[in-house]
Amino acid sequence: MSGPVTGGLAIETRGLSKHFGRQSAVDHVDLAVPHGTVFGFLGPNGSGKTTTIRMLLGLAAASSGTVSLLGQAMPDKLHDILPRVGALVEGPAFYPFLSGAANLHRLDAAGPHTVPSTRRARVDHALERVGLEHAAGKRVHAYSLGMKQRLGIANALLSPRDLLVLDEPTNGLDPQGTREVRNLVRSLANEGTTVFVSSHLLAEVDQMCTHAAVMSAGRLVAQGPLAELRQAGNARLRLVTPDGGAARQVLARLGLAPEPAQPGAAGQPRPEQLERGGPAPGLPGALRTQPDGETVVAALGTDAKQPALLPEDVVAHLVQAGVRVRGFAVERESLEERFVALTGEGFDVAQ
Ligand SMILES: Nc1ncnc2c1ncn2[C@@H]1O[C@H](COP(=O)(O)OP(=O)(O)OP(=O)(O)O)[C@@H](O)[C@H]1O
Repeated sequence: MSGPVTGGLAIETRGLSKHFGRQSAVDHVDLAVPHGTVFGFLGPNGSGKTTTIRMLLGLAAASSGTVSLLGQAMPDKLHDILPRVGALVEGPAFYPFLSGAANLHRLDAAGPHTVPSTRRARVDHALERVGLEHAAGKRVHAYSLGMKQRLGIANALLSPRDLLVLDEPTNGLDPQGTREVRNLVRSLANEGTTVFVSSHLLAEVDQMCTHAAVMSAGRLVAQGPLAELRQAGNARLRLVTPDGGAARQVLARLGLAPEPAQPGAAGQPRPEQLERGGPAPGLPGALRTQPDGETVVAALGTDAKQPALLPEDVVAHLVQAGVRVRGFAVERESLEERFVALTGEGFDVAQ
């Protein structure tokens, strides 16, 4: 095994693109996946995740752009790099009437770089790492979907790996199988393997990953540590007052941005987006009043063009103008709202 890799990028792409005829499936993607991260590759179905992964692994040729895995150029250095990279893409085919262990023996024997003398120990170790040691002798047709998926991951782990690439590893699994795979990904990451895992489920990436990149219609629309992606969301203030009209005037005078209209996750407007009576004449249209008639919502924004306004200053202005403030809160966009805003599409939030 190569020594532990620290610092730098495990995956880097520059301008990576793929066209199918006139259709652009992946469009100038610049991915930067730091070593040691669990990196979620998030996007709705059809956004280009699998196509990107296939190019990363040299399974498909890029139309343009470059890929570097573990610091080496792909596909030029494919034969040097691939032994250090485990992958689960579209799942390996298993023989149903052979046991899990026998299947792994066959798949390992088919690999061009594997050492027969260590095969038994490596198969046993891989099965142990995915928690299938007790089912090693059981025929695969008796495995649950979750067990089959873990066997696929065991196959990716037959040799020590610096990087694991998993394409939608929980697709089609029941909640128990999903939990098994998520726990496995986390424990692999704890052992120091960089894990790049695609998903169309925001909740999954939220629970499993340290970093994420978001794809939308072939383009990369955001990437970075999840904590930073959360912080990057817009802030909004929520004011409860019996003096809605006066409050709206003060907020408008302070130049607060209208709250952008966003669809909810299921494409439905959220309750606070249902305006009551429409905006007052001459005021920004989206200083919203909620159906209770007492709650006004306005975007504070994180935009540099937006004048920096501290929440306490907003309250001071309101009070000065005689607005009775019954409640005041600053809320940040949830990760879901942020991603919906970025992709313009509803994510499946949870499974
Ligand atoms: N071999 C192909 N020929 C033509 N079009 C393709 C091919 N492979 C993918 N596409 C198209 O490229 C786009 C991106 O597909 P891709 O499978 O990469 O998306 P995805 O994000 O992985 O979605 P899913 O989760 O549904 O697989 C889609 O519009 C798809 O129809």
